Amino acid sequence: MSADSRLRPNFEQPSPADHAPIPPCLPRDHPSRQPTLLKVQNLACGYHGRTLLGPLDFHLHQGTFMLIEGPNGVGKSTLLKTLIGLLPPVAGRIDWSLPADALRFVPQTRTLDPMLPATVFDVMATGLHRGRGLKALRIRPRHQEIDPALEMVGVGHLCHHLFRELSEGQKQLILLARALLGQPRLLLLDEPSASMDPEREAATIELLQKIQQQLDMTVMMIAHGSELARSASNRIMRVDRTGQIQIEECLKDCLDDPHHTH
Ligand SMILES: Nc1ncnc2c1ncn2[C@@H]1O[C@H](COP(=O)(O)OP(=O)(O)OP(=O)(O)O)[C@@H](O)[C@H]1O
Repeated sequence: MSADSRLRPNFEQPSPADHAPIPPCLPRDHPSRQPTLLKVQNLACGYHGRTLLGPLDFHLHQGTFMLIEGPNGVGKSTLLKTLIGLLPPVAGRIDWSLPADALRFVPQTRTLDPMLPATVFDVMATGLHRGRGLKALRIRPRHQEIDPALEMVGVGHLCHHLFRELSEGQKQLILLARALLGQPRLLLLDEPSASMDPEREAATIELLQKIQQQLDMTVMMIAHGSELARSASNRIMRVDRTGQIQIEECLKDCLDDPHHTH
């Protein structure tokens, strides 16, 4: 294996089974008992060969709702982008037991072109036909392919609005709806509720929990100090100002168990 291929995420590579014993205090349906979707070993993330965050070792099991929190600028977005292959890791291994098209990344809206001359329908259409390259531009999706996802997040009425004229919170909801197209198995969300009022944030997190449970989806979500997000999560990854990471199970009885710190 070349050094270069070690530095890219492996998608759908069978990863060795996780033999860590499961503590009896965990419920029968706890995600730790589900298949491992992602195995991260000795991962360091950063730019231009300089480590910003890590080293990090963890397994992500199907059905997990993982919250990632920490101060501004510690590298939370950098970590998500590294996990999905948008950035090369500084060091370490990333092994996914999922095909790349089963993942959806929901970026922060401020990273998008503010003048994007597209309607909500057009933006949604880009979420269909992934992997078809330029051919996708010639496919005009039908409303029945797009409307249910918009309805699911409560923004069906915005379908014909210009995306750039929406509020930041509305844009976040559209990006979430787009991510739900095609029933992905894993959602990675970069501060999905950053611009939402408390009521909309509560509704969105409740929706994510519902979708996650109904579709057996796995969620990794960045959110800043939100109690709501914490209460929805069954694992919390905390990044501190030095880039060190701690992972906590949200089951009080298991917090002292060494097998459940990562
Ligand atoms: N392309 C880049 N090249 C070099 N440094 C970058 C690049 N993109 C981001 N950074 C730097 O990496 C650091 C971490 O950024 P990142 O966006 O990952 O932090 P974050 O924890 O997600 O922050 P926030 O909570 O404010 O969104 C910042 O100091 C940022 O300036």
